[in-house]
Amino acid sequence: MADIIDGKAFAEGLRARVATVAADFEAQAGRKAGLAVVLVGEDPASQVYVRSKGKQTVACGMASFEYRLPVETPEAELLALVEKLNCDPAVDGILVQLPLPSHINEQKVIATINPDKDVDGFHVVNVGRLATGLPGFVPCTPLGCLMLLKDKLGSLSGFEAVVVGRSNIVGKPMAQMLIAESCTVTVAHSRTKDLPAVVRRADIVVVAVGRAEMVKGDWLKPGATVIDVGMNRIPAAEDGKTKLVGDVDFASASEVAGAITPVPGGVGPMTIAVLLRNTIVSAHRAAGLELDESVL
Ligand SMILES: NC(=O)C1=CN([C@@H]2O[C@H](COP(=O)(O)OP(=O)(O)OC[C@H]3O[C@@H](n4cnc5c(N)ncnc54)[C@H](OP(=O)(O)O)[C@@H]3O)[C@@H](O)[C@H]2O)C=CC1
Ligand SMILES: Nc1nc(=O)c2c([nH]1)NC[C@@H]1CN(c3ccc(C(=O)N[C@@H](CCC(=O)O)C(=O)O)cc3)C=[N+]21
Ligand SMILES: [Mg+2]
Repeated sequence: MADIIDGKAFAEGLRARVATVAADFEAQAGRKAGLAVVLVGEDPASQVYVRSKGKQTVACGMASFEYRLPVETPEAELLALVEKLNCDPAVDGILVQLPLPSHINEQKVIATINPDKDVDGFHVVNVGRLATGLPGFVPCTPLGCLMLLKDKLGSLSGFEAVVVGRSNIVGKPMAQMLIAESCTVTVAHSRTKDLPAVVRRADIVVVAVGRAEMVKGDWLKPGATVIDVGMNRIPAAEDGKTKLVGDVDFASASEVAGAITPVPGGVGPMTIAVLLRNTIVSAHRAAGLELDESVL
């Protein structure tokens, strides 16, 4: 039976370290670090995440600015809000919750965020910084995955890593980070031939596809470390209820893997904790204060 990687506990620890640094920041800067979260529309899952982000931001001793805009908000109005937040000295981080309604161009919105406040790490400038090894903001979900991997395995140098999924927010930045850690990286996707055979090569498997319980135990090399990014709501056994499952079939995978993240309680809580980490890092840069990032 695999070790269960407790992302929820790791995230709690990270948030406690962020809170210590945030209190120190407030004492030095004379203001709280601030995170602005913008939600357009009323998607129930997004509302839950945004509420949870706001609560955790305040619990870490930072200021939370929440903007809830109606689904029919014109693109120009959203861009104007982002420009206002870019200029607001109380705001160190800006997150525009994705996906956006279809009449709004997501790339245009992301391009409007000041890269130095882009705590999601989605702006092309930060994507380029990650790809070239320059300091910047890196996307929260893959950084959370990397923290869990390094906590479990120590140095990742020389490991065979397979990332399943090539999205801009998870798969591609995850691959970049694993390259930077000197893994041998393969990126698989929907056109990959014989995916089980590709996954079976991996010492480290990160799965971000959005397909409930797709990766089975017999796809894994025995002892592999498995990071399940997926979040899929499926009907539960009982009538009418739903449950949250990952992209990995936990029951079979946990019999073969060496270590595995559960869903919920794995990567999800790390995403928000890393967002708060990125925000306190941004605040120090904005205020010209030194921060030893290794304390986070
Ligand atoms: N825990 C967290 O904090 C977060 C969780 N998530 C979850 O992670 C999952 C992935 O999210 P995201 O990256 O945004 O998803 P996207 O839909 O943007 O990308 C999915 C990727 O998976 C690939 N894919 C789809 N089907 C298959 C298949 N059958 N075999 C192999 N590859 C496949 C796609 O390939 P192709 O490019 O060829 O189409 C694509 O590259 C979702 O469940 C999402 O809810 C996402 C963000 C944060
Ligand atoms: N600009 C932007 N940045 C994001 O980082 C972003 C986004 N848009 N849009 C949506 C996705 C998804 N996402 C999650 C955050 C927390 C959990 C999380 O806390 N999950 C918990 C509980 C989930 C539950 O019970 O519903 C868990 O997995 O244990 C999951 C997913 C951030 N995203
Ligand atoms: Mg997506």
